[in-house]
Amino acid sequence: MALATRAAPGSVAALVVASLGAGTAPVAIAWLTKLLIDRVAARTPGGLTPLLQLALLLGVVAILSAVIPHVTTFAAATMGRNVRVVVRDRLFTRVSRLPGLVRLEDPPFYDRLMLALQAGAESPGQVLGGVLGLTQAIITMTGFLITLTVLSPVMAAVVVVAAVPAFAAEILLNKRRVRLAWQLGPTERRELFYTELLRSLQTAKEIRLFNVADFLRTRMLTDLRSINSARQRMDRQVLTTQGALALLSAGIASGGLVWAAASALSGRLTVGDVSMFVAAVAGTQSSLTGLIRGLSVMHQAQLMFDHYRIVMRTPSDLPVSATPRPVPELSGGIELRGVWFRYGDDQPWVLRDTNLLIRAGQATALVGRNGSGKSTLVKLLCRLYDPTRGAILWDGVDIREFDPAQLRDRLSAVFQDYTCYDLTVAENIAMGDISALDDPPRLEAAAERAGVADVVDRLPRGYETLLSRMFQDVQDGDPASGVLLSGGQWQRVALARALLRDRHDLLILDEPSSGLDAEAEYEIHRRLKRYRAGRTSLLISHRLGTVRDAPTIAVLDGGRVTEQGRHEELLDRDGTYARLFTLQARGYSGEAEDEPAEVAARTDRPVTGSATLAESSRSVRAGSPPG
Ligand SMILES: Nc1ncnc2c1ncn2[C@@H]1O[C@H](COP(=O)(O)OP(=O)(O)OP(=O)(O)O)[C@@H](O)[C@H]1O
Repeated sequence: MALATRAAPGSVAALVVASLGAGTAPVAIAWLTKLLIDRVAARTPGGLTPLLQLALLLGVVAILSAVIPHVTTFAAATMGRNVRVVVRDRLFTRVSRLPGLVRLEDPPFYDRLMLALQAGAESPGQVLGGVLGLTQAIITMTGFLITLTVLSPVMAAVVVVAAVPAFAAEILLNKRRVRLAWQLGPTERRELFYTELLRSLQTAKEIRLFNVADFLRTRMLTDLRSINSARQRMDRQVLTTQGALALLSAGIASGGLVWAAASALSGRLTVGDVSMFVAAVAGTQSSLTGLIRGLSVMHQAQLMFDHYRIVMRTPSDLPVSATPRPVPELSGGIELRGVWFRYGDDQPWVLRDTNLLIRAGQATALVGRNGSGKSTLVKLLCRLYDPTRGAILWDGVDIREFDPAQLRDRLSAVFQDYTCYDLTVAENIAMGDISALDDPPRLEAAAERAGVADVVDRLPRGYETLLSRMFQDVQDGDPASGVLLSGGQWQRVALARALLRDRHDLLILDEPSSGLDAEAEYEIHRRLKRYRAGRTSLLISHRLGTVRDAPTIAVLDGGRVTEQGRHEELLDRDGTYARLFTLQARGYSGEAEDEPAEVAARTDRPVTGSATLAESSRSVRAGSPPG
């Protein structure tokens, strides 16, 4: 109620006035009709004037009661729109203030958020509508019940008692409706997922090539049918319950009509009384139904509104200090000390006692096999999760003592799964620091650093070119205005976004060149090397040739840093790094990779495939770099 009143005070006032009017009108009409009929039937003297006055009054009330529903619809729609804006604002403010990713990865939270969006927008209107409907029904019902009691106290009692089962049935049905909405959450989520797959441009290639549209459509329809049949069962329950209740009401009304007609014949009631009685029974029953429906809608809305309330009260997914320490400029380094991490209590450990020092002013490289935990470590550095055990220290201070937003102000990153926004080039780059949106020279400098400036210059509208075909009509209706970039070009736009943040203390580059051609990759790393000189950076790459110049290369294996040192030192250690580097170098030099020694011996060729790793790595070190 408070939410609705705050969002649209004028509409709420209009609704209140309209429901008071709508509540009084039926009783007024019934009384005016009775008076008119009695006057006509009794041929009361006094001429036409009193009759005309009654008829005029009846007409005014009838016009008002005809206009009121339209006013109500208009005011309710206005209020609904305003409430939706307020609810979206509040919900997404709350969700974006959750500092970590834990909640968003939690399926029940996601379901609740979807229900909260729906309930938050609809429930305030429903509760208000329910309260006003209730007020209206109470006014009408009181008027008619008094009238009915005067005419037949027994009939009044029967009508009221008959409403009790209707009331109980509605409460039960509401609980079932809300339970059903919650139970259907996972199936609806899956159905939405299949729908999105079938709808999305990004998935269209694979779906067509592998011819899996039928498979996905069948799954989508299976889920949709199961949702429909659950809803159908619910609707059937509603139909039978309400059908039985309608029969009961009709029986009472018919019995009452027979009694009233008999009473009129015997002279106990006037003709006007019979008309009044019929209106009173119908009015009492419909206002009782309105009352029950109003209560039922409010009850259901209030149960659904709990989802909104729970999301709004969701505690932070990471502990945030009430008095956070200011984040100092990095001078020593960032240390991962005995860090253990897993994504959930029932998940395997991803990092196990990881120790790593990222020295300030230096480049650190992180390499390792797929799934060794490199991107996870990046997410911990950005404090999107907290270590399960151990700590990450920023110049010796645990990063949990900082405000996450302030910490992130000091970081910049290109994630492996960077985002391609359907926005203009300028907006895509400015996402790295939105204050640069009106500062073209800064955007251009970032694009230059990321090696994408030439590409942008060739676009039809330069930095104002929309990188999407989705919204081209929104820009100016010109079909040539939307442009699609290649994967490597997008990657450079994402890099420009990260490099826009000039004042960062740590630059994280997670596979920044995986999609680039050899020439572009060489060029980017040449630029990055220049840019990173004297800055603190963490570079993750599977192409080991791009990290070999880093003063520290750390190897992550099985969740632990197993090797650390310069390129030459690691080759001499003859461990995982040397093996990975050698394998890659062989791929580039075209040497046999895994031919067994006997096979090589039989072909009288040198045994390159089974040469010791130390030998291979030494030969590689002397030869050309991979990558
Ligand atoms: N959000 C998540 N929830 C649960 N498990 C996850 C999540 N993200 C990653 N993992 C798991 O954590 C492990 C490490 O993943 P991570 O992405 O950190 O590896 P990586 O070293 O970056 O791999 P790659 O070289 O393939 O990019 C994997 O086993 C992965 O399944």
